[in-house]
Amino acid sequence: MNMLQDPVVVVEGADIYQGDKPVLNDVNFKVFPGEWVFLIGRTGSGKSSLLKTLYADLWLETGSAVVSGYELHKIKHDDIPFLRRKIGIVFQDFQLLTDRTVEENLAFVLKATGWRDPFAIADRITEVLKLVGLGIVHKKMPHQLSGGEQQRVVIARAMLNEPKILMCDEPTGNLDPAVGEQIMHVFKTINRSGTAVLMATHNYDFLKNYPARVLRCEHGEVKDGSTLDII
Ligand SMILES: Nc1ncnc2c1ncn2[C@@H]1O[C@H](COP(=O)(O)OP(=O)(O)OP(=O)(O)O)[C@@H](O)[C@H]1O
Repeated sequence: MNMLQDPVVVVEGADIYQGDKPVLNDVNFKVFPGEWVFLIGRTGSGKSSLLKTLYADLWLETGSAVVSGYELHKIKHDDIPFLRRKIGIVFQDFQLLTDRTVEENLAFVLKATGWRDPFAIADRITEVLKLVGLGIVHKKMPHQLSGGEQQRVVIARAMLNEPKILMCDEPTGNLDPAVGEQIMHVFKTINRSGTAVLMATHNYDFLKNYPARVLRCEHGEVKDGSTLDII
């Protein structure tokens, strides 16, 4: 973590809503470059709603939040794709385009974010697949890959544009524990190279095995602490 650099996320006095329903009140926290932060709390406590607000899938109407330099309380609809290029998002369900190869899935994102040179596109795809520990899977269709391999492709996709932060919502929720552990190692490698990680999880083994800062959603509030307070 580098606290000398500007934070990647700053949330101040934010109220998080789902429609008219208040979910979290007066949320305040920062995430610094290279930091690892778990987001925990019971089902329905607001973890996904908070993450959705941070990647501008839910509007922020009260308070302020700045993510990768974008002011979410003021963001214009047209700027949302640019914000999303600066953050990598990984969900529980793999969300690959099922009718396209791995390579096409990744090239789709690069082309949509302004990459034109086919050689640069091919090189970047090989680089991110290597980063997540996958070899030559370029021509495979998602259904030809295991769940763990598909999630690695999703992480590779999230890393294509070198985001400063990965936001992950239960990224191992659909995987068996051993595979989930391998995926956790992929995130750890990425984190060690300087990308911040904000990960919502129910997995107490991760909290036990990977001591870190913890944001806990509880009773409509977000409390800042550490895994040591919990286990
Ligand atoms: N699309 C939606 N429309 C209306 N209310 C919603 C919507 N999604 C979630 N909620 C409500 O918002 C509250 C917070 O839900 P949220 O999904 O953020 O919790 P969570 O902590 O991520 O839960 P889980 O661990 O089950 O994923 C809950 O009361 C939920 O019912």
